Formats: sequence, C-alpha cells, structure tokens
Amino acid sequence: MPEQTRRILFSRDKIAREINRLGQEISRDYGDEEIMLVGVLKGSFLFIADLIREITSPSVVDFVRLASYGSGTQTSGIIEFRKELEMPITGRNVIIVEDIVDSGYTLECLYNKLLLQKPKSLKVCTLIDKRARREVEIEADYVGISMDDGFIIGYGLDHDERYRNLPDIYVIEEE
Ligand SMILES: O=P(O)(O)OC[C@H]1O[C@H](OP(=O)(O)OP(=O)(O)O)[C@H](O)[C@@H]1O
Ligand code: HPA
Ligand SMILES: [Mg+2]
Repeated sequence: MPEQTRRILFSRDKIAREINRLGQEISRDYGDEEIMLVGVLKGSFLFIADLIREITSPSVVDFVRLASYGSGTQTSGIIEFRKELEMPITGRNVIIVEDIVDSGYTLECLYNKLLLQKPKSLKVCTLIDKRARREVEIEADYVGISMDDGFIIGYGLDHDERYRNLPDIYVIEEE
C-alpha cells in the first residue's frame, strides 16, 4: 500500500465564505417561494446543514442516500440507491444538494429520477465541482468551489468512510 499524505486545499474559512455566497444567491433567486432541499447522503450532511442556515427563503429538507465509490477513489459506475425520499416532490421547487460532482454519474442518475416525479423546478447546488473526470454532460446551477483533479477528503467527504469529520478539505497525495 502506498503511503498517503494530505495537503490542505480549501480551508474552513473559504468553505464558509462560499456557502454564505451560495445562500445569498439561492435566497435572491427564490425569494418568498418555498424550496425543498434534497441532500445526497452521506457526503452532503455538513454542507446542507450549513447551507440551509444561510438561506432566508422558506425551506424544507429531505434526504436520499446514493453510493458508488465504496473504498476506492474511482467511481464503480454503479449507483446504489440505499434510501429514498420520504416527502413527495411533485409541484415543489427542488434543489439537489451535493458535496461533490465528479464523474457526474450520481447526479445524472438522481436528476433523471427526480424529474420523473414532476417537480415545479429542479436545480442543483454542489459545494465542489470537480471538472477533470467528468464523464457525462451535467452542470450544477449553484457551485461553491471548482477544482480540476485530485481525490479530496474532509467536510463530509470520505475515503473509505473516514475523514468526514475534518473541518477543512484536503487532497490526498499517494507517494
Ligand atoms: O460524480 P460522481 O463520480 O458520481 O461522484 C460524486 C458522488 O460520489 C460521492 O458519493 P459516494 O458514493 O462516495 O457516497 P457517500 O456520499 O456516502 O460518500 C459523493 O458524495 C457524490 O455523491
Ligand atoms: O474526490 C472525492 N472525494 C470524496 N468522495 C468523492 N466522490 C467523488 N469524488 C470524490
Ligand atoms: Mg464517499
């Protein structure tokens, strides 16, 4: 097994600043209309908790759980649905909240599934938009931070379920 080191990429202050900006953009766009935030577990649990407190529009929240990475740093390409929504989304203004869009497979799969349930509107907010490994053409409407390549951990993002608790985001470097 190669030794792993980690280097800080995005500090907690930078993350907080970008989430504040995202909250303002979303609140400005929706005004007094109610939003339904759909968090994609597990990775988005910290992001959605911070984001929802920066949104002034009336908001409700629900979660799905999707998994495709397992213990590796590459997508398996197989998206497992492990938890469904509990609230109906028909006629609602829905925003999917992701920690990261990487290959785009997870988002594409969820987006198409939710669209079938006829929301009033369907948008996507991601904290991290990783561009280098995109496999499908899909874009988030609200992006916190864009980056190129590198496997990142912290602030909800895991490697084999570890490191979600780190308050900053690090890139893993294998030696
Ligand atoms: O664009 P993609 O290549 O599909 O990658 C993005 C998805 O992968 C990760 O989930 P993961 O399968 O690791 O589950 P987790 O959120 O429980 O960590 C991440 O949280 C996103 O949901
Ligand atoms: O860089 C990443 N880190 C953690 N989880 C991920 N899921 C897709 N890309 C990543
Ligand atoms: Mg993961």
